[in-house]
Amino acid sequence: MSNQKISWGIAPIGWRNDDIPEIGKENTLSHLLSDIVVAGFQGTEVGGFFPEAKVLNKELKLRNLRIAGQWFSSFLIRDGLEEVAKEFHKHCAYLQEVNAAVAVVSEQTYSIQGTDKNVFTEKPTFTDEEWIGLCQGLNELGKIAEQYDLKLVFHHHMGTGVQTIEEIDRLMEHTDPKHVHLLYDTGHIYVSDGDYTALLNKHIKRIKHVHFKDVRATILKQCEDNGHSFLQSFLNGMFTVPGDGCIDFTEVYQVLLDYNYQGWVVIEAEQDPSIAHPLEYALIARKYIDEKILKKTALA
Ligand SMILES: O=C1C[C@@H](O)[C@H](O)[C@@H](O)C1=O
Ligand SMILES: [Co+2]
Repeated sequence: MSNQKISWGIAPIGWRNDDIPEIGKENTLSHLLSDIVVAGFQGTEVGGFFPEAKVLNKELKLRNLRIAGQWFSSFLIRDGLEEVAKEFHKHCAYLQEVNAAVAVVSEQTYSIQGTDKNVFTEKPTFTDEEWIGLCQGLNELGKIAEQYDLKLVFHHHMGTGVQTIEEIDRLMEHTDPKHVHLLYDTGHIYVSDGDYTALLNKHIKRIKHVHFKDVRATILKQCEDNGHSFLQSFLNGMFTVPGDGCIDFTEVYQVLLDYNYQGWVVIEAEQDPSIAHPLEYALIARKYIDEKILKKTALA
C-alpha cells in the first residue's frame, strides 16, 4: 500500500447484510475473512453475525487482518442518553477487545432505513428540541468511546434525520469536535444530494472514517422514479463497489491526501450477494484502487 497512514478495508456488507440478515446467510466468517485476504485488503468492519471477541481475534490473527469499527444504532431521541449509554458501553468494550479504531454511530430514531417507505421522499426530520438532545447525547457518547480508546464517528444515512448536507452541517455545528467526528460515506451523500465533494471539502477536518460506496446512476434514477425503499433500492443494485459506478474516487482520495487524512477507507457496497458475487466485486474494487487511485501497475 503506497500511503501508510491510510488502511484499506472492505465491509462484510457485500457478503452478508445486517439490514436484511437472510441474504448471504451461507457466507461464513471464515469465508468472508479469507475472501478479504484474497482481495488484498487489510481489514474489515464487524458484522452483526460476528462471534465473541476471542474467537474473532483468533480468525483475524490467522489472516493478519484488523478491525476498523462497527455500526451502532443509537436512539438518543427516542430513548434518551442513559438507556443508549448502557448499550454503547458494551459496544465499545467489544470494539476495544478487537482493537478497533472507531465506533460508527447512526441515529435511528424515526429512521425509515428498514421500512418499505419511499426513501427518496419520506425521510424523517427532527424538531429543534430533538436536535439539541441528539447533539448533547452524541457529545456524551463520544466521551464514552474515548474511555475505550475509540473515536465516535457519526454516519449520515439515507432515510434518517441526518441525511442531507444541511443536516450534517447542523450536527457538526452543534457537536463538540473533540468528541464527535464524521464518517464520510460517498454513496449516501451522493444519493441524498447528487453531490459528494461539497461535504468532503466542507468537513474534511472532522472526517475520521470513510466509506467508499459507489452508485449506479441509471439504477438510482429507476429507484427514484419507482419510489423504492432503501432496502429495495440496494437489492435492485443502486450501490456498487468503486470503479463500477459514477463516483470519481480519485478526486476524493486526493482531498484525503491533501488534508493528511489518517485512518481507514472501507469499501462498502451492499448488493444482493446471490446476484453480485462478493469476491468478484471485491476484486473489481481492488483493481480500481490499485490502478486508478494508487496508480500502481501490476509490476510496481
Ligand atoms: O455503513 C453502513 C452500514 C449499513 O448497515 C447501512 O445500511 C449501509 O448503507 C451503510 O452505509
Ligand atoms: Co456506510
